[in-house]
Amino acid sequence: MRAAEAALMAGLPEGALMQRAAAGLAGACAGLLGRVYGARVVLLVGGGANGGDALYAGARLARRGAGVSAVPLGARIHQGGLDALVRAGGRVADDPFAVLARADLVLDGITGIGGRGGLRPDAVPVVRASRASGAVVVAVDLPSGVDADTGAVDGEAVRADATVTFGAYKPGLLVDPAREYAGAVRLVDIGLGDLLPTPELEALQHADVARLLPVPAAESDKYRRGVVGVVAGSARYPGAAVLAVAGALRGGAGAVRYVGPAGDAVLARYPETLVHPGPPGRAGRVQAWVIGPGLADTPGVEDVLASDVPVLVDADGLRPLDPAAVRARPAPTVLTPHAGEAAALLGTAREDVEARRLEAVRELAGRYGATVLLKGSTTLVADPDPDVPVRVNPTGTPWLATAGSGDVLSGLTGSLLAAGLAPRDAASTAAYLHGLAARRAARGAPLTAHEVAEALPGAWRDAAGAPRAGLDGGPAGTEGGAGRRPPGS
Ligand SMILES: NC(=O)C1=CN([C@@H]2O[C@H](COP(=O)(O)OP(=O)(O)OC[C@H]3O[C@@H](n4cnc5c(N)ncnc54)[C@H](O)[C@@H]3O)[C@@H](O)[C@H]2O)[C@@H](O)CC1
Ligand SMILES: [K+]
Repeated sequence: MRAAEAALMAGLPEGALMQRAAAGLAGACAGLLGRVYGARVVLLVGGGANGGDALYAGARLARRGAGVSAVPLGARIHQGGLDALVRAGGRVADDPFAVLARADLVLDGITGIGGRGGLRPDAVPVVRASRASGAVVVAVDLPSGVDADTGAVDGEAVRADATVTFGAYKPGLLVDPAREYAGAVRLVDIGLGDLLPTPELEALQHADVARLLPVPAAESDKYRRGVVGVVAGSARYPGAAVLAVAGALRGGAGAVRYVGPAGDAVLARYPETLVHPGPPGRAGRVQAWVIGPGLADTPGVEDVLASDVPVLVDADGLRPLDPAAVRARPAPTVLTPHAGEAAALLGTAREDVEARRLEAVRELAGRYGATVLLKGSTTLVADPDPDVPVRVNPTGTPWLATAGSGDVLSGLTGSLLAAGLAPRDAASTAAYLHGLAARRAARGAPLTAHEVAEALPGAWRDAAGAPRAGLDGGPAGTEGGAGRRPPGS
């Protein structure tokens, strides 16, 4: 951000960028207020440019008739911004707590990307009073107190209803725990365009997913579409096998081969599955393996890792996992741990992983030379190459924290791998569809893993932009037969 801003500012009059930021910010506040004239606005102003943004935005709101008071929290605050505020009729608050108690909107301009080490003690009571007032809290660029680069939160931070961010999303706005503090995030374009470097994080959107989803070509048969092998379930956990197969059947592979002791349970629910008692090495050819959900102590991990096709390892399969064995594989490996499993692999505590999700997922990917999908409140997908951006899933929902939903995700991801998607695309596309399916199925109420699986085709159609009139079920050849191929497949 700093490099891009410096490059852009070199060709612009002094202060122009801050004015762009302030204009976008004031516009967003006006939208949230509905009526600016007569509204009571309080600015929390730190010592840097973040406070400057708040002051200039406050000046714009004051010119439109809002009553604007500034609460200075730095030893020195942005002089130009303060002058502008005063010229527009705003003022410095005599009693911060009195103005906060009556505020309609509080602008948090304490710190932005320059903030270090959480909120300082003098800011804490003011931030608490903002929250207690019932005013709409709008964070400038980032909620103060969160770490812009990692999403970590040390101690207290501003809990915003909305965040207006400038130029580009920062990791702290996308990765939990910080993401939760940001509320609804709005991006204001300040003209950085091509000056922005390769991002650290990226989030797929509907259009990206539509491009990545496998579409069978006219000449496809089930083998060309890919066969996914699922090694899951045990006498103790037959349900995990059924759920992993449920996900795999909706992921675009042409066939699902189930290998393990839960074949009867699988067939009872999904007669279209090919079942084999195992071991995996004898079960026949597949284009990708999924191993782990509900496996308990059933062996098979070494067998599957020895294969020359992509392998996804989840749940119980992750327990005995040796980094050297994974690194030595000739084909890609995808690991899908939740925070507890990731902590066990890293030899650290679960809370450490939850507090530093971005670091943890990168470290695991590096250590195993694998694509790692770290499940949780914000699912992250890291590539083994550290220069490739980590993907953050934008469709997650807390309703997904339900037993068995991870098994569905494993099957779905494996199926996309078998259909030919590159590991990072398969994992992030699966997470996207899985989250979307859960949202569609939940509609505000608890849901089961099976309902997530059953909602996957609807999520797929939604992301793919269906109904594609005249294509599905339309006259043969209307699609040109080639289908859309994912990049890199
Ligand atoms: N550079 C630019 O061209 C632009 C910057 N913009 C704004 O400028 C911000 C960055 O400005 P700065 O680099 O001045 O940094 P910030 O304003 O984010 O924070 C730095 C200031 O806060 C103090 N500080 C650091 N940690 C603190 C803490 N924990 N508690 C309290 N005070 C703390 C520092 O001593 C310094 O005074 C962005 O987040 C954005 O809001 C925008 O105006 C757009 C243009
Ligand atoms: K802020």
